Amino acid sequence: MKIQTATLGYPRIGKNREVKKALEAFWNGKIGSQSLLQTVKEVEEANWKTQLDAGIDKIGIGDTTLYDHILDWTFRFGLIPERFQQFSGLERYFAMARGKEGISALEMTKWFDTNYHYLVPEITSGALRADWSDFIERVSRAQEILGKRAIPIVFGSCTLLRLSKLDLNVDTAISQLIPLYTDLLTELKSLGISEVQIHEPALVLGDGNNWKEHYQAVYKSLSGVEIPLNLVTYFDDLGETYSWVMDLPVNAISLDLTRGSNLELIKTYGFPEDKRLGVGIVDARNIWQICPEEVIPKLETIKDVVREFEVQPSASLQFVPYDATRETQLPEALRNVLSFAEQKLQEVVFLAQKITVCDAKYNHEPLVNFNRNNSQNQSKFDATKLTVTYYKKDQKTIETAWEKFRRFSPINQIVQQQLKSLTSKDFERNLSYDLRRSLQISLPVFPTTTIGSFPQTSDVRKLRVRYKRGEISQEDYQTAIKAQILECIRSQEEAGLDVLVHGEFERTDMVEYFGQQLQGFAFTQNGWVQSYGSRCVRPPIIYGDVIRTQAMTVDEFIYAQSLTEKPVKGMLTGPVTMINWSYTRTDISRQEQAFQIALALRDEVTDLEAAGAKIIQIDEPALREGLPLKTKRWNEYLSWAVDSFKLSAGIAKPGTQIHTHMCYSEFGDIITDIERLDADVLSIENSRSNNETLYELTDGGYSKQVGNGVYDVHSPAIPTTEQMLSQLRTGIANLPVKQIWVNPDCGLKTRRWEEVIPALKNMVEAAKKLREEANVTKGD
Ligand SMILES: Nc1nc2c(c(=O)[nH]1)N[C@@H](CNc1ccc(C(=O)N[C@@H](CCC(=O)N[C@@H](CCC(=O)N[C@@H](CCC(=O)O)C(=O)O)C(=O)O)C(=O)O)cc1)CN2
Ligand code: MET
Ligand SMILES: [Zn+2]
Repeated sequence: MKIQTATLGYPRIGKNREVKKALEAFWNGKIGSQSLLQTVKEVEEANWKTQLDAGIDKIGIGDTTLYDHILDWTFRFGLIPERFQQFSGLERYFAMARGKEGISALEMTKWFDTNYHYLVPEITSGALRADWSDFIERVSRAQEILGKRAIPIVFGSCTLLRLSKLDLNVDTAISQLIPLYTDLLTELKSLGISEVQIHEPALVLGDGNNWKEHYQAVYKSLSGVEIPLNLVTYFDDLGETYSWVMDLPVNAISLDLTRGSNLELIKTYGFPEDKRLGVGIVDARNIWQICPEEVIPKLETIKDVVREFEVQPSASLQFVPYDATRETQLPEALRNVLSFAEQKLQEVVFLAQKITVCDAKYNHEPLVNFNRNNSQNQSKFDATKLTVTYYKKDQKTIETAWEKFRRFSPINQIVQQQLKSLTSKDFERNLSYDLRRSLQISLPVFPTTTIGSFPQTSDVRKLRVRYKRGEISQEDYQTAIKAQILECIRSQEEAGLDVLVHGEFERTDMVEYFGQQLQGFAFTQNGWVQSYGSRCVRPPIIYGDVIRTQAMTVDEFIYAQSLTEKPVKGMLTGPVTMINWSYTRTDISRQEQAFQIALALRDEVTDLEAAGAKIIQIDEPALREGLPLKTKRWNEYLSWAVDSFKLSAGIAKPGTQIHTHMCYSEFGDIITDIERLDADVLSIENSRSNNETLYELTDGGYSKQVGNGVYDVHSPAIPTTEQMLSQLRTGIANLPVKQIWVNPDCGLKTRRWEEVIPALKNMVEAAKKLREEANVTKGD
């Protein structure tokens, strides 16, 4: 029997970021809504065609989005908070995504442990007016193009509720939602759809068991529609929910076989005879090509235990870029072991064919040497496309792409030796916080600062494009960057900020920039991945030991500091964030990779100090996101994650003030770890979460300085002095005055100068008023 293949979602920004560009053009009034929707449609259909051409049997439909696929479902089910009721159509959709003057957007937060961000639904009681006609239109269009291969992806109700802000009890919410889901499935059934994927990734969160009755009730009701359902999970194993999830009345269950211990669960508890297993075996979260020697035996194990299964990526492919073959500037040895979305489709098809062939021709013989050129099945598919190619070094020796890569991947004895000789002292500052504080810079009470980046205007980007194309010299490029720094410093002085930044104009991205400076990192030309809405990142690829060969940030710091009497912060990206926002190696641990980066940053800290920096900020916005999805694994992660930050900062002199910055984070449950970072100042995103983040810190008795974000940087709205003041007033009630800083939620790179200047002036004004109210002028 032929093993089927499926996908659970595909990159949706467009191969050349068409959707991103159309969105931004639409927001700037350059194109109309028809043109925007047309672009999305074209990207969607191109995606379908790619999957069809690759030979995928069941193509997930409905993953393409204008901003966020969770928002799409919120919208379709009519879960529209009161403040957006006044708008309709696209205006409403984008108001929910981005806010409007005086109306805050939905909160944006991390999608599980990924660098994708979704908009948090707010669910209150009241009748729902659902409208999924856009979804039905797409499914029908997909049926025309793909026929039976079109498999709608519906976002599961339990996960929707688990990830929402709920203003009513779960039972009530579920009873409101079930009829809608039933109607939707009935409509899909009437279209002649053969199966529906229902995504319920919340099942892998550690609290899945608390939701058992809800899942049971929901799926019992949905089974009444009698349309086959594939219950899809990803990002981790089912853990303790495994046994009862297996009993849910669905036709298929999809599991992630690349993370957690789903394979062990299957082996231990078996898999139900009456269900099909979706085997998520091709890693959708990393960019390395499969190692057939590892994957095929796993599939064989599954074949022994499971009656019917299909092969698929471990999750939506939205977490990897489109096509590795476009990365022609990467060394061949590296490129040959890379696999982006298109290559992963080929891997899925390849594995399904291999396991089918294995079944028919060889019975249960392992197929480790499947790819030798004498394979009888060569004609069935083009294995060279997979680049699991064998290279002939001479007549007799042959080498796989992976073997060749391993010879190529840089290994550095010095850094490995350095890591071995670390002692606990290397992780600690010289003096405790209480003792070093008086040695550090003296500032007004409620000091004002920003998080680092200033608007990345299209002028700056165009400049970089011209420099990359060789149209302008390095000197001209640097001169132009300096002009930006100068303007940025002057603007901050004019706004009256106390601690300045250089603006990060030389950086495309806070992670990519450091990747470009460090050995052991590769970076792509087209490897874009959606981070949220129209915003994309090109995650660097760690492919060897990491070494710093020269200072990375010192020139810009020196220049910026030379322009002003006010202190300028040195600005670094921390090791944990570098790891979490890069594609990492699989041959050594993440801890080891983080420590290598920490060693490089340590040298940078020393160089910045030597250049006169009194304040150095080491950003760790991704610390929280890296937490394993199951709490029982938290300690292991937090232990090395906090240590790697401390390794990078521990070298700082007591008189150097170390800042760190985190956004999209909750801290309540990791407060002791945040404390253990031993950063002198922590700036946090806060305004979009109504001070909740701050309260978590203050309730936890946080003892160091906190910069409580008062300016939602993801909204084009300009916050007023009064808004920020009132947030500061309520927010800081529980914190001693000397612990408080005033700053925006995050960097300002996505904003426009016209928004930033008045907003920062208002922010400084708010700090001044606060000083008057508190009747204090000095910190200590
Ligand atoms: N890695 C990472 N993850 C993160 C964050 C972050 O800062 N970095 N922040 C949080 C939120 N996420 C964000 C992610 C991306 C952006 C962002 O602004 N991305 C930029 C791309 C940044 C970049 O690389 N810019 C290039 C420009 C590349 C480009 O678009 N060039 C144009 C040409 C230039 C033009 O005409 O504009 C082209 O190729 O077509 C540069 O500065 O050089 C974007 O999508 O627009 C913001 C926030 C969480 N996760
Ligand atoms: C996502 S955190 C961003 C921190 C960085 N320093 C910036 O201001 O952009
Ligand atoms: Zn941030």
